[in-house]
Amino acid sequence: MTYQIVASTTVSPDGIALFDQKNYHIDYGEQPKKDTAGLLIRSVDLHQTPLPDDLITIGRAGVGVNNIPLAEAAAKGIVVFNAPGANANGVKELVFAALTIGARPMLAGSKWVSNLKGDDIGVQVEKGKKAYVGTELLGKKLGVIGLGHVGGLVANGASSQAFGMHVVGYDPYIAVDTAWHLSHHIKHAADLKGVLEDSDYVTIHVPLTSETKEMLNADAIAMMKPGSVLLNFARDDVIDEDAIIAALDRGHLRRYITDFASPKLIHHPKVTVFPHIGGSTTAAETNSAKMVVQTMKNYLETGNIRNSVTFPDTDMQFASPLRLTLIHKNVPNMVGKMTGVLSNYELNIVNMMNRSQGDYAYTMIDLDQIDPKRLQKIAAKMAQIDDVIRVRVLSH
Ligand SMILES: NC(=O)c1ccc[n+]([C@@H]2O[C@H](COP(=O)([O-])OP(=O)(O)OC[C@H]3O[C@@H](n4cnc5c(N)ncnc54)[C@H](O)[C@@H]3O)[C@@H](O)[C@H]2O)c1
Ligand SMILES: O=C(O)[C@H](O)COP(=O)(O)O
Repeated sequence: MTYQIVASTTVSPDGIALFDQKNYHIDYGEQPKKDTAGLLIRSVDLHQTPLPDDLITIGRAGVGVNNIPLAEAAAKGIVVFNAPGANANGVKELVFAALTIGARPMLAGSKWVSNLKGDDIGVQVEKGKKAYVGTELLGKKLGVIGLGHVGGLVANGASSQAFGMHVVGYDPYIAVDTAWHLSHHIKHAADLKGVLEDSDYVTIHVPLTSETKEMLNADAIAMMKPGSVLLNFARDDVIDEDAIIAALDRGHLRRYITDFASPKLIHHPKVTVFPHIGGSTTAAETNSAKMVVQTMKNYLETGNIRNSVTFPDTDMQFASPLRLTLIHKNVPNMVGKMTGVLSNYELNIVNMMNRSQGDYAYTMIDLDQIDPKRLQKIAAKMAQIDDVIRVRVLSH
């Protein structure tokens, strides 16, 4: 069977190349077509894009999935994958550049130097450099909101001997595994106030969700230390832009450094904007694309799910000749109804796994070899069960 994949040209070719030519046909673009089995994208906004019924999976070569209509995808049985942590180091390094930019007026100094004229540039520089005196990060306090892959690296790095900052972190949903990797030098804040109130620098690394939208609003900014610097490499909408601009204008915030441009921000004298390049390093792009393509392929070929943002991890060795996979609502007695169908055909289940997450669940049923026509009939019967959203038949 050949799977049709639509891949964005912005995704690293090293990842796309993992779709072998024997089993996959690649079209370049960002809009799924009628027969598209897999859509592979980065930050393109899919909220207005119709998701065709044939679409089996969406791969996001990166982390943020706020550009994908996750609820609609789950309801249609489309399994969405991302690449957790794959670009975190790239973002971390840019955040350290931003911290240094926040401490010293190096961009303004560099701009001034490049506009100098005459043969005595060296003399002019030595005379004029007093206008570009900065501060140091050593001994300053950094507040980190969100201690996941990016925030954890930033917090550990800033509290290390290399930077010598005092770090306080806030993350009410921190994963146990992530917490194990945090340096013991990092202090934990119990609430937003605790991370904001006496930090010289605050950096935010949370996903954009309905809960985190405008998390840094006028009330939160009012809690920040006067003269502090705010960094946002998460998403544009985790801050209230007007509230930030007002705080910069009245001098409450010293600088805002972000990866997300907007008409109001790009010409503001106290704002430094990067063109959303946190994950734009060769390593980050390659890691992200390879990670997500591997999970998409694994799902298409074996039905196993790993790192999906819409369905639970479901991983079972595919050792028998046939596998039925069912995406369904998370309601009582679904497994009973499925096995009921199989018992009508007197079939032996070799292996079975059922996992649920929120409103949806996923079941894989491994079977011995049977006549393909009979199998298609069984799959059709399974699809007729109430609350079953999608049935796939896999063989090898
Ligand atoms: N600028 C870029 O190019 C770039 C690159 C990678 C990620 N990002 C953005 O950064 C976000 C974080 O990336 P990551 O790889 O660290 O993700 P992650 O999932 O590893 O970490 C996110 C962390 O935020 C925490 N969190 C969630 N809600 C929170 C809340 N209300 N308050 C405090 N903490 C909360 C989670 O518990 C988790 O630990 C992504 O979702 C994406 O939007 C941007
Ligand atoms: O969420 C992410 O992974 C980053 O924002 C990177 O997005 P990009 O892949 O569009 O550069």
